Amino acid sequence: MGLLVDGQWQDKWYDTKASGGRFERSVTAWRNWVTPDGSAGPSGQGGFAAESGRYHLYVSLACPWAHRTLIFRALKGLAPHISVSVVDPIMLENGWSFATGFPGATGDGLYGLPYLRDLYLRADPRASGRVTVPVLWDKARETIVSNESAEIIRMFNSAFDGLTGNRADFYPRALRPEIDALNARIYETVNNGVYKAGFATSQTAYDEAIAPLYDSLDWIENILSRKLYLAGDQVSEADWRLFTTILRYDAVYHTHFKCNRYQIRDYPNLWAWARALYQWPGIAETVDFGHITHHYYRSHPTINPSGIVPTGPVLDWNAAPNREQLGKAQ
Ligand SMILES: N[C@@H](CCC(=O)N[C@@H](CS)C(=O)NCC(=O)O)C(=O)O
Repeated sequence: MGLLVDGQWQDKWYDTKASGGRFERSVTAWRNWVTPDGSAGPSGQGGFAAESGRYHLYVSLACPWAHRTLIFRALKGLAPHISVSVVDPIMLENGWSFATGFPGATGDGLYGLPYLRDLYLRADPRASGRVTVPVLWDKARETIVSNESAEIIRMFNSAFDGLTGNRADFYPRALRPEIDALNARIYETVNNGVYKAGFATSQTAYDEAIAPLYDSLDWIENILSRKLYLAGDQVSEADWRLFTTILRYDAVYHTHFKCNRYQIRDYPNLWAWARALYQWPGIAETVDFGHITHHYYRSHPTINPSGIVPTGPVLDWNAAPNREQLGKAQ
């Protein structure tokens, strides 16, 4: 685990001393947008037009943020247009690596680089900041378009529609205020909440993260006891953003990040909703529990010094969600 400072790699764990033991996520650095015609998006520079074969996605199959982008690539039929490289799940003193020993780790499909930081340095030899996945890479300009998953999935949702003819819309105009409000609470208390609990180095910081996390899980369980999906009556970005955290919850966050008041299977509606999304066409293929468990349990020696990967729990993700009655009752 480390970061780049003016082009130099420094092996440093998150510094929680200055913040009373609280984990504070860094602001994402690369914020350009792919648009249908290459005009500038909401942030960054223009010049990134949606073209088949031009962009490459660097992901970890362990990472919930990267997983969102793989899900949108699948949902939007982008696999023939956007290629993918998968990093090794173990992230230690050199950060993410392109080692290929672990099943499913592909190496760097473009340049054969040893580490993900080398890709950041290819984009900017004096880059500073954390070296994170996902990365959306432009093969034409040899630079990073974006390393912000929330924005990459927005691009995937619509920018390539002219190429693919896939008009499925997971951020429809009429639902945007509702989706934005759901995302804001879920990001703060659940997606990032589990990290705040897991990386806390003081009891206060841990307690501050756990209470809102479980309040939000109760709130979500209540929503899903009345309707099939979080926003409106269709599956939306809000569902997929929550899904990648819920998928990992019982396998890693419950034990490794000490989010152990309840497991997801203790919430019948949330657990059934999660299985329904897992069973959505194309989604199970984006899930790799080997990468997920080995990454977390073996990459954070301050939390799990032995690096032992526990085997449980046994969960049947293919069990029928049985949510049809709920849909009809609306
Ligand atoms: N804001 C980023 C966060 C991505 C992120 O934190 N990824 C983690 C993996 S789950 C990472 O690469 N961490 C490496 C580090 O912090 O040094 C996004 O959502 O795209």
